Amino acid sequence: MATLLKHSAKYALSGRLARLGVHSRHGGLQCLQPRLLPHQRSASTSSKILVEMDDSTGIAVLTMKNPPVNSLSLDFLTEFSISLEKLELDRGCRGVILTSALPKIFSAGLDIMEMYGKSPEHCGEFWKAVQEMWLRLYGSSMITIAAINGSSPAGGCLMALACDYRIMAENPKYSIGLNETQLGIVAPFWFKDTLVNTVGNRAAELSLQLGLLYSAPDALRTGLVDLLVPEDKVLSTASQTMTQWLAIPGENAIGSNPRVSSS
Ligand SMILES: CCCCC/C=C\CCCC/C=C/C(=O)SCCNC(=O)CCNC(=O)[C@H](O)C(C)(C)COP(=O)(O)OP(=O)(O)OC[C@H]1O[C@@H](n2cnc3c(N)ncnc32)[C@H](O)[C@@H]1OP(=O)(O)O
Repeated sequence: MATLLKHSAKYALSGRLARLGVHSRHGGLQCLQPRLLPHQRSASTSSKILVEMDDSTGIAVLTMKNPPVNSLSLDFLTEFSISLEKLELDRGCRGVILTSALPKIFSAGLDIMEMYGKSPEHCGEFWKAVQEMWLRLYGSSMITIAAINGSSPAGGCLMALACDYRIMAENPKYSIGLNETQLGIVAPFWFKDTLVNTVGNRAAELSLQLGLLYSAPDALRTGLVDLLVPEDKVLSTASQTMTQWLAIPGENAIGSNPRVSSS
């Protein structure tokens, strides 16, 4: 692992930005249309991420569109971090809703093909990109809400956990959890810490040791998600919730985030 991290430290995000040439307005899949509301002013899309920014509210919707299952490949993670960095630098953006364009899947977690038969350099680069995604999301100074409109195992669950609030579709077929143990791997300590910070020690112990995948109702009971709503209300509820959070006086909902504020 130390070797992997050493390799990864050499890798710069800006280099990947240049290589990818992201944010072509007309890129992406034809079946995935932007859901622009009349008052929204801007949308940008790279091949795997769609960002729709509503300048009147300061709320951006970041939609993952990496079929078939929104797996977190190196290219996806790079585009994701770049999109989030751009929003972070945009003074008009105060909140980000993270969701999926794919039916039934929020994210399947790390792309398994990125970890199989690859060079140490590639593995280092990939692992750095995973960490960067988490750092950007968990340390964001914007309000972040996960609108979980499908299953979200392992790294997909980590993404949701790294947001400030989680709203999940109450579909009995969807599941969420850090199920690494069931896959024969141990969840890294920062996956574990993110879970502990959300559900507490005992629930996290059980969850990690048994590699539990929770149904939506069980995820709510455990505190893994904060709210269940009908599937077609996930995004609108996320939007309403964001508006409430952003209305907290003095932007204290942002300033009181223990992850980004030392006071
Ligand atoms: C590189 C160095 C690393 C060093 C560190 C070492 C270890 C650290 C471990 C870190 C912790 C790991 C975290 C992870 O996230 S590991 C990934 C865990 N995720 C899974 O196991 C998800 C597996 N997938 C599923 O459970 C299901 O696919 C589903 C997401 C529930 C969707 O089910 P369904 O709608 O029935 O679709 P299919 O199962 O038919 O899948 C469709 C195609 O998608 C491919 N697929 C699925 N998951 C992944 C994935 N994670 N990565 C890549 N590809 C994936 C699947 O193979 C199908 O492909 P096909 O159509 O070509 O057959």
